[in-house]
Amino acid sequence: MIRIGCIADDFTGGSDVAAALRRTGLDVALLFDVPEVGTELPRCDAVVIALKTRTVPRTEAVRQSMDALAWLVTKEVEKVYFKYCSTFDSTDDGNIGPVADAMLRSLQETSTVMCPASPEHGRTMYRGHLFVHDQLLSESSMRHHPLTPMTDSDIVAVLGRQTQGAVGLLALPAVRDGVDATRRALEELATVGVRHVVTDAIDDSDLRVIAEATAGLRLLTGGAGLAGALGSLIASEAGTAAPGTSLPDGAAVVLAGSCSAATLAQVARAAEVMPAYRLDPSATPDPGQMRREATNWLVEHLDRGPVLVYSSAGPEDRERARTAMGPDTADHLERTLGDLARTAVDQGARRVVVAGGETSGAVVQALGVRSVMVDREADRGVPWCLTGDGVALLLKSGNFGSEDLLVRAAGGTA
Ligand SMILES: Nc1ncnc2c1ncn2[C@@H]1O[C@H](COP(=O)(O)OP(=O)(O)O)[C@@H](O)[C@H]1O
Ligand SMILES: O=C(O)[C@@H](O)C(=O)COP(=O)(O)O
Repeated sequence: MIRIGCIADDFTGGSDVAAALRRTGLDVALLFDVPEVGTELPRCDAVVIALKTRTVPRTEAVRQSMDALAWLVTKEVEKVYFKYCSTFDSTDDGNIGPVADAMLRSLQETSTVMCPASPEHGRTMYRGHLFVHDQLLSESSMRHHPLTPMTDSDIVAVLGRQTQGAVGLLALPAVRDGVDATRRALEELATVGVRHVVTDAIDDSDLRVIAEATAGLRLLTGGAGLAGALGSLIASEAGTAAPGTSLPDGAAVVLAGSCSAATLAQVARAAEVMPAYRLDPSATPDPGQMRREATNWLVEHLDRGPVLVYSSAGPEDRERARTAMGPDTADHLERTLGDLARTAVDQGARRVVVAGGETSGAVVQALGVRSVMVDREADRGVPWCLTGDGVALLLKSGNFGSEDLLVRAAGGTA
């Protein structure tokens, strides 16, 4: 029986929550898109359906999430978990509030918790305010995010602008008083009609308390942190074994499209030790030519050890790229990296390491991968994923991972 069914609002977020569940010893299947009715899954304790709904229009996000939920309900999952970003990436229009509302209605539940805190990634909540390491969310780099700038750290207020439902706060003192006190506080909030309970949590023990106290709720929502705490409770009942399969042999390719600070440092490190090719739209503005030249390079170098192809660049280079290649530059780069993944696998690559959420989406699509089993983590929140065709995929969120992650992963030592 599937104990937890997660719906994640993007691909790397999906792999993050899948890693948190797998870490507890549960068997986890990660699905890209909603499977057709009747699709059989490998035996697993948890399923994560990764969607790309974080920044699509609200009605579309709700529609896709409802499709995913309907599928999970056919599988009779015990708990439903809506995974969004630990930095609560959203706008006043949604999509976190509207999707959570639709899920509550569909499951005929009256309330849920909203718990972005993921201490393992430095995201904590205190008095309803979200912190990214030492900074309030609104003072972190997330305030400049191109699609979902987060300029308000008060999650009760942020969520209040996205939903008609009443939003309340479960503050840290109740959580620190333990499971019974937390349960009582949740009951009191339910009595006054609160639908969305934003929860404080500073460390993993707070998340464990919240997971235990919400045993009666069918729907929970949050980052990977609370999902991991929930997974631990279930794994301790089920007594499942710890993860760890060996990675397939074969060539390795690293494809980086993320331009986040963490990825730029990881790419720079990888370029020092492996053959590297930069996709540079300002030097090759014709997308077809860019793709052909990169493919030729890849085919020539693939059997000489791990190789890196990247478009990752700082803001000035990105601006130059857009001036040269036009408004669809990002799409062309994503599609090129997807095509290169396909070529690499056709040529025998068995480890494909991808940096960036959108880029991961393009690669997964180009490879035609619909589902993977989740294996051990190369770094926190970055698990190896095994396809049915013997390929190991690593989908890395732009912000995650240590500086040597790409080097370790490409070498198969991560
Ligand atoms: N040199 C570049 N110029 C312009 N856009 C780029 C460049 N390199 C990558 N991009 C685009 O930037 C976006 C990075 O997003 P993504 O892959 O989701 O990474 P992250 O997870 O760090 O946000 C992609 O759409 C990618 O195609
Ligand atoms: O919760 C998180 O921080 C991550 O799982 C996540 O969602 C990352 O999103 P991207 O940075 O867009 O990859």
